[in-house]
Parts: sequence; C-alpha cells; structure tokens
Amino acid sequence: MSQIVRIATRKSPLALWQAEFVKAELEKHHPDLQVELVKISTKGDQILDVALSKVGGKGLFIKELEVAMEAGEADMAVHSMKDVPMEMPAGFELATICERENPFDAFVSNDFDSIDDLPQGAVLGTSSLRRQAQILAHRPDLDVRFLRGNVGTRLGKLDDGEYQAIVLACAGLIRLDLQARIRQEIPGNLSLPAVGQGAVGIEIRAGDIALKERLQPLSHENTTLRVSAERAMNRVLNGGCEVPIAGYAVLDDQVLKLEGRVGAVDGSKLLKSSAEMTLTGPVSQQISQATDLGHMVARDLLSQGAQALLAEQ
Ligand SMILES: NCc1[nH]cc(CCC(=O)O)c1CC(=O)O
Repeated sequence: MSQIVRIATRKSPLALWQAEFVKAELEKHHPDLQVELVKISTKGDQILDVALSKVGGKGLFIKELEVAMEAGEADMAVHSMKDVPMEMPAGFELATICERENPFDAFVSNDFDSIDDLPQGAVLGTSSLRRQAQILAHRPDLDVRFLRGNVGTRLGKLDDGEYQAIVLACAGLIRLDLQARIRQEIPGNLSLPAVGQGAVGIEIRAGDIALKERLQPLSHENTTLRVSAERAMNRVLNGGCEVPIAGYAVLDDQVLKLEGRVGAVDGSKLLKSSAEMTLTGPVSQQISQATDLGHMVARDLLSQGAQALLAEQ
C-alpha cells in the first residue's frame, strides 16, 4: 500500500522546480511513497511593487505554506533557504537542508559582459539591499533601480530595455535551465552571497519524526554545516533576506570558513569579517561548532558598528 505525503509549495516556476526536485528525490529513496504537490499563492508573490524590506519582509513567502501544514492540507513545505527566517515559528521545524547549487550572484545583460564592463552611470536592476550595498561599494556611479518579480518577470524587464543589466541568483537561473543568460558569475569578493543562497530547505510540523526520518537521505552534510554557520551569524545580527547582510561559508577538509558583511545601502560603507574553525566529532557537535563560528563573525561585525548600519535601513 502506498502512503501519500503532500508538499506545500509556492506557484512560481522556481518554487515548483524545487518542490518537484524534492518529490523526485523522496520517491527515489522511498518507492512506497506517493508524493503530491499542494500549490499555494503567498503574500510575497502578490506584492510586486514595493521593496520586501518595506512590507514587513520576514517569512512573507512561507506563512501561507505553514497555514496549510497546520490545517493538515500538507505535510511539508519546500523553500529557498534564503527566504527562511532565522527563527522558525512555534510548531514548525527545519528538517532538512539539501545540496547547494551555485551560491553566487549572476550578472545578466544583453549588452555587457560583466559589472566592470558597464558604462558610467548605467542602470542596474535589483531589489536586494545586499546586492545594492555591495555593488555600489564597488561601482558608486551605477544607477541601481528597483526590480522585483519571479525570475522570468525580471528577465522580461531586462529584455524590454528598462535596465542595462540585472543581478539575480545563479541558482535560480541554473535550475530553470536559463544558465545561458549568466554573463558573469559575480565573484564573492565583489558580491558575497546571501545567507543560505542556492540551498533548498524542507520545513515540517515540529515533532513529525517519521517524516524527518524519511527526509534524511535528502540531507546534505556539507551544505547543512555551511548554512548553519551563515544562519547563526544572521540570527545574532537579526537579519533576514531583506537586509544588507551577506554571509557565505565554505567547508573543505573539515575546515569551515565563514565570511560576513554588513553594508550601507548607498555603498558608502561595507563592514567585513571572516573566521575559520576546524570541525571535529559527530555531526551534531560539528553543527554546534558551525553555530559558534557564526556567532564569532557576527560579534566581530557588531564590534565594527553593524548595529548602527542596520538600524539606518
Ligand atoms: N529572494 C527571492 C529568491 N529566493 C531564492 C532565490 C534564488 C535561488 C536560491 O537562492 O536558492 C531568489 C531569487 C533571486 O535572488 O534571484
């Protein structure tokens, strides 16, 4: 007898790709499972004309999915980790973090090869305060303008000529088979990625141990440790996806290295900090070491004045 599990997902093409990916993985590892998608509209999808930072951002893309899980209409929700708040609401837990796709930002343009190739004063589209802060710190002459909507909408606005270039996540473009649109993978030293960028996370009702067990084969240890450090940093800085904070960790040979940045949205200031740590012991211990590393970098950014910068936004 097959058992049915339902995934709550937003309706954007990228959200659907991610939910379909989790469905396929689950069915591969558990042939007895029948996985269905429950497609839901969220407030974040409907508000397209205001900066997310101005509409009380945190959790904007995931609230409705939690309501469906609470009502028993779905058993789990699949999210871009970048959009998952640092604290999960009571009754829910982050069960699994899957393998990260390319974490970097993409420069997309029909006329130019890279950020440095843009002419003086060029119009660049992004609504990410993190991207704006870092790009303006590097190229203060650029005219950064508002750009929201799902990946297809943003590319459409570029092609209509509203912008000379736009910046979005490489991961989204790659997953939607639009990698040909990436003119430059923006190096991390120019635009450090957002906390969790490129990783997919799975949220469940707190205490649903049977489902968590089922999800275990989808969990990616290297990604989980890196994203744990990034999120621990963000938690201390009190940041979500809608603040000019960047955080990116790499893990090679048990050495976890985390870099964090907090910027002024006009590019006038960019605080940077990094630290590394050798992870040892069982995974649960390594996660707590990764968390400590995140706290260290956050405290260093705070000692450099991050709080004042974030309060200005
Ligand atoms: N804030 C929206 C969002 N959430 C996740 C992604 C991209 C995919 C990812 O980071 O996994 C995007 C679009 C973008 O930043 O261009």
